[in-house]
Amino acid sequence: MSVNEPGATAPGGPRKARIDRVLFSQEAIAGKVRELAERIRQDYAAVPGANGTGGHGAPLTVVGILKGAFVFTADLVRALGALDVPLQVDFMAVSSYGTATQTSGIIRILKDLDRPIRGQHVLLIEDIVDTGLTLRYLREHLMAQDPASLRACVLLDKPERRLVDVPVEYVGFQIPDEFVVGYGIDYAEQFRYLPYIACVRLEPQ
Ligand SMILES: O=P(O)(O)OC[C@H]1O[C@H](OP(=O)(O)OP(=O)(O)O)[C@H](O)[C@@H]1O
Ligand code: HPA
Repeated sequence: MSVNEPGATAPGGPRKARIDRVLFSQEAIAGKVRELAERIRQDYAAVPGANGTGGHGAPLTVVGILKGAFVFTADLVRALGALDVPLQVDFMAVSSYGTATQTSGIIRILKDLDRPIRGQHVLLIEDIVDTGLTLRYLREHLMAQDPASLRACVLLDKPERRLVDVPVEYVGFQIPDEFVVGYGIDYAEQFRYLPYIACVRLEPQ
């Protein structure tokens, strides 16, 4: 697969799509979010200042990546809060897929961070790592701002499609090479509102 192969967008607009099958139910996602939050709590408990015990180090800053990770970020920060992990939240918005199912390979920053992250422990929250191009770009962009540490937490990992090697410290689920939607994730801006994660089937053009 190349990044520039034709996407699924017809000249007249995106193809019609319908839900094919549910991959992860609302309950399965909620369980995974709690599991990830517990792992993150344990790991950051060892990090001075990021553990809420009055250490003198830097606080934890969660950076949610819009739009796809808006639901996951909202759920994960509340799960961390329930475990008494103090944190701040910021967002970036980036886009590379447009209305296609293949990445354009060009990552555009639509919104950057509101506050500097220099010296902070940063946890980047993404919905999905597919080719890895977006996450690699984001890691480089954030590391250039000199945080105390940077880790990534990604709900879905599609390893078969990876084009670049990029570290992901926390992965929710590994998924097969299928286009997925729901729980914040879209196809051509549709289906973000679904409480579950599903595969879509595109109608023939
Ligand atoms: O690993 P990659 O192949 O780079 O794909 C992953 C990226 O693709 C999606 O973003 P998209 O460009 O669709 O924007 P969105 O989050 O606003 O839906 C998703 O939210 C990730 O950011
Ligand atoms: O499977 C996907 N669904 C929606 N957006 C995506 N961006 C990369 N992979 C996907």
